[in-house]
Amino acid sequence: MSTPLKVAVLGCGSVGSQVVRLLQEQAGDLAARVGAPLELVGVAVRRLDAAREVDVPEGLLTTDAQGLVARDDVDLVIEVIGGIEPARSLILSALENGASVVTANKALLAEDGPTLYEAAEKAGRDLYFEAAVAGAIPIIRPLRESLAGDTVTRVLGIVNGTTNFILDKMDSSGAGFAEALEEAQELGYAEADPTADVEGFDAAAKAAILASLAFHSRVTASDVHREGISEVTAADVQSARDMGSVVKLLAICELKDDAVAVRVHPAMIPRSHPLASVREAYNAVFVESQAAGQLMFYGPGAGGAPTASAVLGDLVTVARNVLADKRGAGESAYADRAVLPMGETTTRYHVAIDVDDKAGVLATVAQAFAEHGVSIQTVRQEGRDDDAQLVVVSHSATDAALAATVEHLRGMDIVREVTSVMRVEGGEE
Ligand SMILES: NC(=O)C1=CN([C@@H]2O[C@H](COP(=O)(O)OP(=O)(O)OC[C@H]3O[C@@H](n4cnc5c(N)ncnc54)[C@H](O)[C@@H]3O)[C@@H](O)[C@H]2O)C=CC1
Ligand SMILES: N[C@@H](CC=O)C(=O)O
Ligand code: NA
Repeated sequence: MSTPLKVAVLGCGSVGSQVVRLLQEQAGDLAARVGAPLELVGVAVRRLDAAREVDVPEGLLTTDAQGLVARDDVDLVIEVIGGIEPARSLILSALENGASVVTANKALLAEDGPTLYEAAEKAGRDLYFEAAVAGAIPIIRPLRESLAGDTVTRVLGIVNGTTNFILDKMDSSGAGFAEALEEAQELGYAEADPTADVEGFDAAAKAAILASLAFHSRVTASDVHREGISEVTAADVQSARDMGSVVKLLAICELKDDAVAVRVHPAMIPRSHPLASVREAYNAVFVESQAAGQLMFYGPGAGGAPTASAVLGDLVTVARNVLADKRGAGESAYADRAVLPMGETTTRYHVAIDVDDKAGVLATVAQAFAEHGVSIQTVRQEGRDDDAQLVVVSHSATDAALAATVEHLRGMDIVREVTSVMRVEGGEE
């Protein structure tokens, strides 16, 4: 067996503590799988005296993360601090100093992935990040390696566990958003400040990473159209139920006429769709490619130990590469595809409208859709005293045409209120 490879861990929170625990508990197996022992030589933390979920061996804790990555004997660096800085500078220093890097940092990869890839390329080292999207679920490696010979056309994912838990609760119990969020916080799924999850920032970062890999182009978080779930009402969820559908926060990456369309928003999907059965805080990613057809990846997308599993999987791979003096896959952005503006993206809409219940209303509403070139797939009407509710589901049209139709409806005298507007995915176009 070779001499030990030296490992530094940056951050010892939910994920970092589980990485350190698994490195210690599985040291023998990891050594056998890599072909050399993995020796933990330092764990960078913000405070030495903080309570931790793992016992870190005496002398390994340090508050000097920069000093740790600058050591010239460190072969492998695991970054699980999160956020943009100091994570970016630490990763760049690690690569410059000749270490390969494993990170779970989707926010940084989505904001500035190319800078990291270029630094890895220049240093001749690896940059691996399986944990950054959908936690333990293998999805980065399938896109980067297993499907590298195919043409991926669509990636549809539930990539945020917190929002899936909230929407699932709203669906199963009829709870409103605020009540379901409170339960998610009590159970420890949602953080005290749940903005990144509920407003879709976390899912948008993951969508940018998925789109970059799937379509061999650079896609950043700012390219992703993003809508969260805080506006989803119990009435929207009930309306979905009435149609045999369920509301999910979806990350959607599509190849459209050689451009990339990438977006995150709540959408109604039929209960028969494979993603509809993804419950609680689980994640799933549905991939369509030309030769392979449809593939589904499912499992825990968050949590310290599941995420640490993905980190250690990467660590074994990059450690083997160090021993073999080779590199794994680097950035693949040769296709250099444009990103389609959201208005040009095609989707379907579900629109629930309270209208006056009188002759000609249905025809007038249908006319508004027709004026914007939006074809109606189904209309359902429910009468109530002197008003009625129309539930219209459109065929596929540009998002701009659908948004203009809704604006038009809101300005019509016969329309009392547009009570629900939501995109529809995963059914017949
Ligand atoms: N928790 C999860 O379920 C998942 C997390 N991730 C990603 O993993 C990374 C880590 O996430 P968590 O462990 O959940 O976060 P966390 O907040 O529990 O842990 C981060 C740790 O880094 C420490 N830290 C902050 N600045 C530091 C510095 N300058 N030097 C040393 N330590 C510093 C903090 O004190 C904290 O203990 C993030 O990029 C996150 O997006 C990815 C997938 C799932
Ligand atoms: N906050 C995320 C966890 C990590 O990616 C989630 O809820 O899915
Ligand atoms: Na993953």
